[in-house]
Formats: sequence, C-alpha cells, structure tokens
Amino acid sequence: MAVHTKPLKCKIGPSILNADLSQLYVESQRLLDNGADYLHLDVMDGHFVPNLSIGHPVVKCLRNKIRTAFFETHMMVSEPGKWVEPMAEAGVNQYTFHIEPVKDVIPLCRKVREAGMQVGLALKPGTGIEAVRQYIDHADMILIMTVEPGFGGQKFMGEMMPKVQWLRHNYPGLDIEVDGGVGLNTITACAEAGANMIVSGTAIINANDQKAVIASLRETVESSIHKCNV
Ligand SMILES: O=C(CO)[C@H](O)[C@H](O)COP(=O)(O)O
Ligand SMILES: [Fe+2]
Repeated sequence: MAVHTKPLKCKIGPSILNADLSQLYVESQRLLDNGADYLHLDVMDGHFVPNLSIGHPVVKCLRNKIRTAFFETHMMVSEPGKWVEPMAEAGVNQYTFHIEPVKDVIPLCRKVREAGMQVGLALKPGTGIEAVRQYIDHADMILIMTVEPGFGGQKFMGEMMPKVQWLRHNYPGLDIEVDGGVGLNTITACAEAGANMIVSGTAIINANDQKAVIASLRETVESSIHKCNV
C-alpha cells in the first residue's frame, strides 16, 4: 500500500523516444546534464500501440553506462506482467504500465514492488478516472496520457486536464505525471491542473537550449505547487 503524504516535488523526465537512438547514451547523459530529474523510457510492443521502440536489452545497456539516474519505463505493451523481472534486472526504478490490458491490476502492482521497482499506473485518453480509483493506494504514481500512446510529437489534449484536477483534488500528495505534447506552450495547463511529474519529448529533444527549456518547465510547475501550499 502506498501512502501519498510526501511533500510534492516537481520532476522533469524527458522522453527519449524522438531522440537520435543511435546515440542513446550520449543523448540521455546530455538530458541529465541539462537538468532532467529522471529518464522516461518508452517501451512499445507493436500490439498495444502501433509502433515499436526499445526493450529491456537496450535499457540494460543504458543502465551499464548511466549508473545512478532514475529510470522510468512507460510500458505500452499488451502483457506488462511478462516484462517485470527483465526490466527489474535491467535496472529500472519505476515500472509504469497501462491498466487497460490488465485483468488483475493489484497482483501486478505487488509483483512490480516485489521486484524492487516503484509502480506507475497509466491511463490512455479514452480511459476514465473511475477505472483507476480503486488502484491508487497500490501505486506510487498515476500517468495521465495527453496523447494517444504510440508516437512522439503529437498534439497535446487539454481535455485530459480534468482527470489531473480530480486526482490532485482527491490526492494532494500523489505523484501525477502527464505525457504527450507537453512543452512550453502546454505546461501551464498541466501545472495548474496539478501535475508534478512532467514528461516532455520533442519539446526538449529539439530545443536549441535544452537546459533553458527544462528550467522553464520546472519553474512553471514549482510556482503552481507553491501557490497550492500558501
Ligand atoms: O509515451 C509517449 C508516446 O506514446 C511519449 O512519452 C510521448 O509522446 C513524449 O513525446 P512528446 O513530448 O513528443 O509527445
Ligand atoms: Fe511515454
């Protein structure tokens, strides 16, 4: 059971999906050097989403080069239960899986914890918040997708913000992540709704000044957290 009572912290986790994956280590280290708090590693199986990306062998190679950074894997796969041990063994810190294809979510949360990883539960845009309510106490973080999962560089869906607002209102200490189309033009909506974990792919990867973009995303989120605390 997770107790969501820690003070809220803003964390920026760039997605490496649209980076030059032939230079995965260099690109990842650059993001960390430019202020990223963690790396958001998108894993796709070509079945749950119509795209393929990386799997645990690649994550393991990256972990061998980057020893200490926090790795989150965003599991866009039809059988998330199948990859818990390989991802734990690869050095993943947080295993975020979609609840849509999973029949028994609570045992899978336990399995992830027992493997030594934190639990993230992800919702596609079409999945209502009521689908996750019963599992929140078993998770460390809820991910509200702000695009249809599968591809980077898509348009942010502002209509997902009521889900974030509902979560923040009912769970003031919960880590809430947004992912998809998040950048300088959309961060205010995310921050005001209550998201504190920010995944941003193309907006950071394509930036001329990654450090400035990461700092600006952080400033917007931290100022919203501060307003809530005063
Ligand atoms: O999960 C994802 C896509 O399914 C990616 O994390 C997301 O799209 C990030 O990229 P961008 O910021 O470019 O949208
Ligand atoms: Fe993602």
